[in-house]
Amino acid sequence: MLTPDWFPAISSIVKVPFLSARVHATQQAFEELGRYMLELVSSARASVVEGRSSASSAALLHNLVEANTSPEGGSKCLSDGELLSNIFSFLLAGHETSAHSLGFAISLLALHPEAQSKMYAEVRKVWPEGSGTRNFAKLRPFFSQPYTLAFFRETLRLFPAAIWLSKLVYADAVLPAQHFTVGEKGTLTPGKPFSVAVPAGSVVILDIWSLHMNPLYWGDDVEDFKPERFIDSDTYRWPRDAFLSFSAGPRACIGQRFAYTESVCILASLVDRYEVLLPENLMHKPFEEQKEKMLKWTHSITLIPTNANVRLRRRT
Ligand code: HEM
Repeated sequence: MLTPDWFPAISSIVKVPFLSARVHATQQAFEELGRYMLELVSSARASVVEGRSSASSAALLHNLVEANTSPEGGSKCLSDGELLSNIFSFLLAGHETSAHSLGFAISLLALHPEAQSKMYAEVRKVWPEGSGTRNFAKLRPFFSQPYTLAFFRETLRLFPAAIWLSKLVYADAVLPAQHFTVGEKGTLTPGKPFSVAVPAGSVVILDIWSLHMNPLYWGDDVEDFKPERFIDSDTYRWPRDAFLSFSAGPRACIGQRFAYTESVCILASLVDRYEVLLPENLMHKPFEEQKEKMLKWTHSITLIPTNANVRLRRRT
């Protein structure tokens, strides 16, 4: 919620219609989240003290708590504040983004059975014994699944979790820009380059979604779901600079590789065991209608799929 820093402190005294109630609800949610994080920490601390293995579903949390209780102490050790802010980042930055992106990916699996078949063929090749083997030594890393990774990247191109990012300009800069014209069929033609002066202290909004939907970089079929556009060949290299789902530069997403690994793993295990199908009521509808219903979204901090309802049929 965008209010000045001092607003929450005075909001219990000065009542502003609508805003005060929102600030109060946000504060309550924040406190509840704080309590939840402390609960997580105390149960992880207990398992660290008892020397229980970290190879569990909460390994990341366990490792953070271990770093907080390191016998070396001092600057080598995570302070309590650092521990909580790391958990906060992982929960918010890591959980919501990944969950929502996977929601879109699962809807896209149901909408594109031909892409789902390609993913299934790749999964069977990489995991001939099936993903349920639990023999992790036999599970190959995510980059050996180029199609599944491309499928996920294409999902993020069409539905970036952060549709825009704002950045404070640190030093005076001049940005290169370009005019373009739109032809009758919607085709873009690059026009004259020009430059824009951006003084230090300005706030710049990076419009990620527009970048991802720009035919100059992605071609005239920019609106189509086409994972192949993320697969390099001898004559084609996908445009890295036009894909900013994880931002770029020193403050880019630190969880990017983690997100790719977990998402490829989740999609591959899902498709390995189940066929992902459209809901019955959409089965015989025109594709445009299926697409419109399945890919409905709303926007809060991230882009949220609101109708990712699919049916799963166990593969035999
Ligand atoms: C599909 C999944 C994800 C997407 C689309 C995503 C996207 C992003 C983006 C766009 C930023 C830059 C925000 C900005 O510039 O203001 C960011 C930052 C960050 N992400 Fe992710 N993220 C994902 C998953 C994760 C995961 C799994 C983790 C942790 C395990 C994570 C941790 C972080 C952190 C800590 C930052 C802040 C980095 C900094 O400020 O230096 N993210 N993420």
